[in-house]
Amino acid sequence: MIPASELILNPDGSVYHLNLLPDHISDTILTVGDPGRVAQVSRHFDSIEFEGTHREFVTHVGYYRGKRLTVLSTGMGTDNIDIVMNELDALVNIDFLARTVRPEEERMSLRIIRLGTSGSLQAEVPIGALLATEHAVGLDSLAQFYPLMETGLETQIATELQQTLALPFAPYVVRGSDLLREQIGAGMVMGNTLTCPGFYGPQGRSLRLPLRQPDYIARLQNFRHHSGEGEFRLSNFEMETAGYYALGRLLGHEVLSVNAIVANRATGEFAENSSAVVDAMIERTLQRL
Ligand SMILES: O=P(O)(O)O[C@H]1O[C@H](CO)[C@@H](O)[C@H]1O
Ligand SMILES: O=c1cc[nH]c(=O)[nH]1
Repeated sequence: MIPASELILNPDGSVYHLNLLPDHISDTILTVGDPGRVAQVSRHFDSIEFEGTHREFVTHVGYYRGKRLTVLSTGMGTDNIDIVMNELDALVNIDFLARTVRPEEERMSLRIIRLGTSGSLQAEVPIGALLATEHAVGLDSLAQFYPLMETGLETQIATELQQTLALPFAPYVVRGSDLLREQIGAGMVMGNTLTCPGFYGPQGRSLRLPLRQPDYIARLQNFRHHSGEGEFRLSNFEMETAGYYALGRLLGHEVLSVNAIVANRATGEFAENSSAVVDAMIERTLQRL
């Protein structure tokens, strides 16, 4: 039995942070960082059967063209993704009454699609582009706490990037769901996403604080790894994808990150209408579910 201090349930039986019951979970879940973006997704629904809010976790459940969907906001950062992925998985794969993990044959694999905003690292990935993440590279420490298995290619990329950036810790590299990327990402830019534990310094932004490595962005832009699978380079910055991909692999869920490019760090531009870019991402994704 999982003790009350580890599987924490609220008095109504809902899971601790998300405040959701198993009934609120559809097999396809759309996640967004910004709580305000949940309604930007669900306004396309034909009907909404549930709306809930707790902290930064806003959830709408409804139907889009006959398909039941759950849309959930996560807030920012991979520390929140640890909560979201563990609690979503618990909602489908743990029996809350018995407090036991369901037997393997009863376990469910969710389809989780993140719809986020992101900054491009490369001039040729322009503002307005929609980018589907193939590999995520985590500069945060979340994956260090789990027995994540990385492929030879992922480990090599991580080691070389650690050397390139002279980091005192090893990044982690995880490939997401090819299945979802082929279905949802068709026609989008395919890229490799750097997940950072911050928006400013960890993404090479300097307002009043100088960076420890003044050429940090250039090192990221110029980073290359060549293998039998072709050339690997980093495309864009954000703050959650690597956490999703690592926990998706560990828990057995299909996960895809779709990125609306609202900043270009090579050209120094920010989108004049970032909401329109996000709308395009939402509409394109919904049409392909
Ligand atoms: O727009 P969302 O989904 O929040 O994603 C991006 O925007 C936030 C930073 O502005 C970070 O969460 C980053 O990952
Ligand atoms: O540059 C950007 C834009 C959106 N979100 C990020 O994390 N970085």
